[in-house]
Amino acid sequence: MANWFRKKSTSEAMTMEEEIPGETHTSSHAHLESPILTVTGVTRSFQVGGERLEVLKGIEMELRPLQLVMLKGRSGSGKTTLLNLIGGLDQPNEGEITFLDHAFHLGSDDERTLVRRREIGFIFQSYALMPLLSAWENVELALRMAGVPRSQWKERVAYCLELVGLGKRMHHRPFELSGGEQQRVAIAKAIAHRPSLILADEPTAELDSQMGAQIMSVFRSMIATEQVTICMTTHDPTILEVADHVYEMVDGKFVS
Ligand SMILES: Nc1ncnc2c1ncn2[C@@H]1O[C@H](COP(=O)(O)OP(=O)(O)OP(=O)(O)O)[C@@H](O)[C@H]1O
Repeated sequence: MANWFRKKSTSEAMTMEEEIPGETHTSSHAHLESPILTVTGVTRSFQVGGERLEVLKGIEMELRPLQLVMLKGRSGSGKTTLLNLIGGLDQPNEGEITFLDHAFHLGSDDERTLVRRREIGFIFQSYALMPLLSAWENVELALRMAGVPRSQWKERVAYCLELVGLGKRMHHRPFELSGGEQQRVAIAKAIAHRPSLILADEPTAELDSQMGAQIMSVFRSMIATEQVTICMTTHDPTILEVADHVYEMVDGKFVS
């Protein structure tokens, strides 16, 4: 995408936000839009010692615009492996992964890295913040890494930190923030360069249930105002309740 800071046109945004009468689905009629990501027949195995460990055994999934999609499954079932493939950090042994118009199963590492930098934001369980930088500087760093012009940093950093409810904590460093606040800085970092897709691996695992619920409410407002799609993993049944769609992984496959 040539313009990383593109804004969806007003007409596009209005279409996405229109309500279907009688439809109670939280993401309006996002299910009518074509997917931003499709995964078809994906397998992934690893050579461990002399053995081949088959982790993903034929995954079919899709992510549609403005959805909050969750992956659940036992520890070791392959959720992180799948997130890595969706995010272009790894490639499948078989099958196809198409993100926007990019064939992630075919592209080189460099091509996937370029797409990832522009279009995907990552959030991890452990926040992954730079400990000596303030909340402001952490978000600014994300913009610098994404190649966003310096002239746009100030406004965008302030906007993102306000969006996650940290307007009054902008100059705190991570150790001066609670776990929930640190995760909100990480979310501000992930969204700052205006990605289309946010991938989050157990983003609420380190948080108590109240902070976890706050993070989910930040995710909901991000979907509405930033027009992103979010795919996350979780074990938490109360968090799963707010998903638009849940994929359950058992033994390397989804069960419905
Ligand atoms: N690079 C690798 N080399 C060898 N084995 C791997 C590799 N990556 C993942 N695995 C194995 O694949 C399986 C699935 O791991 P994965 O991290 O995807 O599970 P998960 O569902 O995310 O688990 P958790 O909920 O504990 O994070 C595990 O048995 C893991 O050891």
